[in-house]
Amino acid sequence: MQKLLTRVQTANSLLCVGLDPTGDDATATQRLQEVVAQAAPYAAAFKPNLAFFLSRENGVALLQQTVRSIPKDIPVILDGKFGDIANTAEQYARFAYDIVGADGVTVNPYMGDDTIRPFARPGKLVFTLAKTSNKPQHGLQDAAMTRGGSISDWAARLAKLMDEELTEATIGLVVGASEPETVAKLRATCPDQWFLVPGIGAQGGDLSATLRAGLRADGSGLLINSSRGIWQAADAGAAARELQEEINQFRTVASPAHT
Ligand SMILES: O=C(O)c1cc(=O)[nH]c(=O)n1[C@@H]1O[C@H](COP(=O)(O)O)[C@@H](O)[C@H]1O
Repeated sequence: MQKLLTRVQTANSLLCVGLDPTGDDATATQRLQEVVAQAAPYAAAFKPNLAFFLSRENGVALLQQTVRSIPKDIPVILDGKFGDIANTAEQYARFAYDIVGADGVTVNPYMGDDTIRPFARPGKLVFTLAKTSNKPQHGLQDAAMTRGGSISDWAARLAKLMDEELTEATIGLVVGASEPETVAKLRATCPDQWFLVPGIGAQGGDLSATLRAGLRADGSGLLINSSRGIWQAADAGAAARELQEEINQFRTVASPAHT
């Protein structure tokens, strides 16, 4: 967490650069190097998505190499949406932290707190899915439970409880940008927690509405992810810088110091 806070401050950024490498292995390897090198100055974090590496013959080696190439002061969130029970989750945690060298992970909390605990090592960042960015899930995640609101409300409350209990780690939420009103609702439930927000760019989420809904009063607390928007740009550095600057305009507006 300290690494993230320091990085957010020194880079003046809430941008999370997603690494979802497409193309053949040679193309992907080269593009990964370019994107990491060009986008790093503007990145608060990098988020490699495990699927895009596992789909390759030497995917784990490519993932390790990629993580090693990321400057040490920039946190790496391994997006595996891990979601198994305790002793199995422990194996995934070993993979993410000890084999890959990640600073954080994404977790699917469907199986409950058992799934989250093994990832909550001291200093690590654990982002649990609360409301995802894809549309077809809305039926499920919005479904009302017998008491206590929807499933995404439950996931948010679970993340909050876990964050309070597992104080050595940081438990945040994944909240897609596709529904700014849900971002606002979950921010009300979890006023202090970090939200990892995918869904802008290629998925069409509204950046400004999301920032207005989700930024904390201190102008922070969100990591805005873009994967294809940066990967597919002719100039990954320029795309990252533009997004960082666009985000920061809202941080200035939202910051109490400037109101
Ligand atoms: O956990 C995630 O990162 C995630 C959650 C979610 O609700 N929606 C979502 O798109 N993601 C991931 O965020 C990235 C989005 O990529 P782009 O749409 O290309 O920016 C992909 O790696 C997705 O797997």
